[in-house]
Amino acid sequence: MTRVLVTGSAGFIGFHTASKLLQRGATVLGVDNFTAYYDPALKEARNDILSNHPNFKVARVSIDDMAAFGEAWAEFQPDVVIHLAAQAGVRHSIDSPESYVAANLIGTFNVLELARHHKTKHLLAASTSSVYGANTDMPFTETQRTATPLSFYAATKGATELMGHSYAHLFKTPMTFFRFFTVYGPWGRPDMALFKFTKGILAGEPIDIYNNGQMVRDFTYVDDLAESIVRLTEAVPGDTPVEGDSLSPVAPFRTVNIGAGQQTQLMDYIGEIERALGKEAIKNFMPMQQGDVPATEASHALLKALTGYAPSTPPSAGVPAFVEWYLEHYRN
Ligand SMILES: O=C(O)[C@H]1O[C@H](OP(=O)(O)OP(=O)(O)OC[C@H]2O[C@@H](n3ccc(=O)[nH]c3=O)[C@H](O)[C@@H]2O)[C@H](O)[C@@H](O)[C@H]1O
Repeated sequence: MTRVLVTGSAGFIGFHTASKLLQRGATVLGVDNFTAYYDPALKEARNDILSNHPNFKVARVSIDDMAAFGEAWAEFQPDVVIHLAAQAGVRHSIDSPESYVAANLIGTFNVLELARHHKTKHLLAASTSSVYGANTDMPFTETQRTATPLSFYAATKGATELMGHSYAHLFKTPMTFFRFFTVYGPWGRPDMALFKFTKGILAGEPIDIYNNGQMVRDFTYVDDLAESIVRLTEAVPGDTPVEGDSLSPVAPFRTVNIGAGQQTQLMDYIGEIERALGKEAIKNFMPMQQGDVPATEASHALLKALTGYAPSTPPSAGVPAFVEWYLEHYRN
């Protein structure tokens, strides 16, 4: 059975991905440093669930600590590595850029070095829709240029794609970089809109709505995302491109969008939260925030060509699922 190392296993996406891998019979080593960017208790709660599974173990190490990370990797001997540990968040990268250098640049460099030395069969890593930056030609396709990031977060993620390409070329490690589109759902991140809005509405506090609500996102339900990731582990980049492929001509390397391919207006998303909670939000309309992009929309044609699958859960189903989890998890 496949041995999969998942970095960021106590994070939102890492938790869902590791859970699905375990359900499918894989043996999983999670690597996480339980950083306090947001409440570590949420990470511990996710990790407790994973730890109930006999085929899961966690190494509490930081990926920017090469010695400790390298030891955990060497001991586990993974076939496949899914690298999800990162400093996320678009707006936080304006105030704390240095944490993005450590986690995203140095951390990913360590992943690449270890994959090189251990001859990993397939390395998959998280990038973001934010790399499309100032592009306005939607839906975004993987073959578009991504040279105009609008936040330092996006710049570091774009840099990891380039670093990955060079290692895939030099050392022939097959690599897939995912570009995630605003992922949401149960166990979500407290710094993201859905969590912040739900918490604010329940507390009767005003919620900050950026760009006066004139925002559009391709919201991707987390379970659809985890399904896409698990299926992509089998789509090892080789020599033969599929239609519309981003496969590099000189390396076993591709980028793949993971998005629902559906645009939702921010105000409609908020409407779904209000409906699920049965309570109206007090709305504090604000200007556009530095680093934000006004709109995203994924083409998921490549994902579908590679896996036969694409995300399809709409916010009208995904938002109530989050709210149900939130009310249960924080019911005291
Ligand atoms: O796919 C990505 O590239 C990114 O997705 C996510 O970023 P975003 O699309 O900004 O998600 P999210 O916070 O849910 O905000 C949704 C909307 O609500 C607006 N928003 C947000 C917060 C708030 O207080 N008010 C508000 O109006 C906000 O302006 C936006 O219009 C990940 O965090 C990031 O790691 C990255 O991967």
